[in-house]
This record gives sequence, C-alpha cells and structure tokens, in this order.
Amino acid sequence: MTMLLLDSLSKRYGALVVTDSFSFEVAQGEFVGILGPNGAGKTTLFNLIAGTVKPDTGTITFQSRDITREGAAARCRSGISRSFQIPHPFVGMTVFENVLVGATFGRKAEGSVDYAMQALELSGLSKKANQLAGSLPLLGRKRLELARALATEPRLLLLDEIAGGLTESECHELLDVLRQVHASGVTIVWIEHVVRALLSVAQRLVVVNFGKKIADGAPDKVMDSSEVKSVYLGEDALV
Ligand SMILES: Nc1ncnc2c1ncn2[C@@H]1O[C@H](COP(=O)(O)OP(=O)(O)OP(=O)(O)O)[C@@H](O)[C@H]1O
Repeated sequence: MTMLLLDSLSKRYGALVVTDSFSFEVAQGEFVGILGPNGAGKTTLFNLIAGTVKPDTGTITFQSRDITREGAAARCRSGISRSFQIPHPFVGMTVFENVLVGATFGRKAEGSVDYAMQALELSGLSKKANQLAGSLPLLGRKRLELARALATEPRLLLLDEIAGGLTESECHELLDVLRQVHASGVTIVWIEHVVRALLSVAQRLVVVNFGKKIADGAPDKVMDSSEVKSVYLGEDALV
C-alpha cells in the first residue's frame, strides 16, 4: 500500500532547479535509501515532504491525503517526522527536555512523557537524559536527532545523514537502532553518504542527481547501474 506519493514535484531557487519534476513513491513498511552527490537536492526533497518548503508545482500525497499545501506542524502530527543533517538541539535544555518538546508538540495523543522516555531508551540516551544537550558529543547529538523524531510517534521517518562522522562501531549501534525502529512498523527513508551503512538496511535505493531521480530499485541493481557509477559513485566508492 502506498504511504507517500510525490507526483512531478518541482522546486527552484531563482535560476537553480533543485527539484526537477520528481516523482517518487514509498510503500507502507518500506526502508528506502537515498543517495546522491552534494547539492543534488536530497535535503530539499525532505524539506518538501516535511512541509518546510513548498513546491512550485506537483503534489504530495500522504496516506491517501493531498498534503501539498499543509504546514510542517500538521504534517508532523499526521505522522511525518524528520531528523536534520546538522543537529541543532536546544543546547540550554536537557536531553530529556529536548525530546519532550517533540513528544508534546508533534503528537496528537496524551502520554508525552512516556513517549519521550521510550524514544530516549530506543536511541540509547536514557543515561544522558538529565545532561544538557549542548554538552553531547557528535554521536549523542545524532542520537538526540533520532530521539526527537521518534518522540513524535512517526509513521514515516525521514533521516538526513545521521551516520556521517560516526566510527565503525557507533555506526553499527545506530544501524541496530534503525532496524528496531523499522521492525516496530515505522516506514523509513534515509538520505546517507555512508553507502555501506545504507546498503546494510535499505530495501530499495533511489539515486538523485541535479534534482532528478536517475535510479530507483533493488540496491544491488542500482549500485550496478553504469549511470549511477559514472554520475555519482566512481568505481572506488564501495571499497
Ligand atoms: N533556501 C535555498 N536557497 C537557495 N538555494 C538553495 C536553498 N536550499 C538549497 N539550495 C541549493 O539547492 C541545491 C540542493 O541543495 P540540497 O541541500 O537539497 O542538496 P543535498 O543533495 O541535500 O546536498 P548535501 O548532500 O550536500 O547535503 C544546492 O545547490 C543548494 O545550495
């Protein structure tokens, strides 16, 4: 069953076409990876889906509802949540308080404190709950991004480069968490430059270049495509 449908979505900034008649479908329960060179328009896609940027043309349908003109807060409450590539937590608030903000404002139902606690637990941050968010190192900040997104009780989770800068073992920990989240029924779309990490969990891979989709399909087939190799990866990218 289709959960998210982007139909001929376009967005330009001045003369720069950042999203170019982009169509994309995500089925309920999928784990989709998005790859593409810097500046390809990947984050803009998330901005369009999450509602922080409005498309010039095209439509976005989520769970059979046209949400193209809906605001970001409403989209979040209907189950779309995202992490940001560069974490910007409320540095003067504790880790728990940061997550509670997501749980309180991102959800419809009661029980925000419980949700915040669950999100912290799942993200491996329980022991740091009372620490100031500003004191967290990189892995902690990435976990916090994930926890804040999870606390909104998402049906669709958009992850923007959360593996970059992590050590091998930190990355494995993160992958375990993502597998758990996915197994709990959350649909995930993950933009990531750490190709090996992405390939270990994604069921489908989409490659973006100059705002256009240049490949979409089974990860091994996509990685094998000569267009993907020449446009983005280069022959040595998988070593
Ligand atoms: N608000 C904006 N105003 C003007 N140009 C923008 C704006 N947002 C993005 N762009 C430009 O659009 C292009 C795509 O940006 P985007 O952040 O979507 O790419 P990306 O694929 O996520 O890149 P990266 O992998 O480096 O994060 C870039 O050239 C960027 O400079």
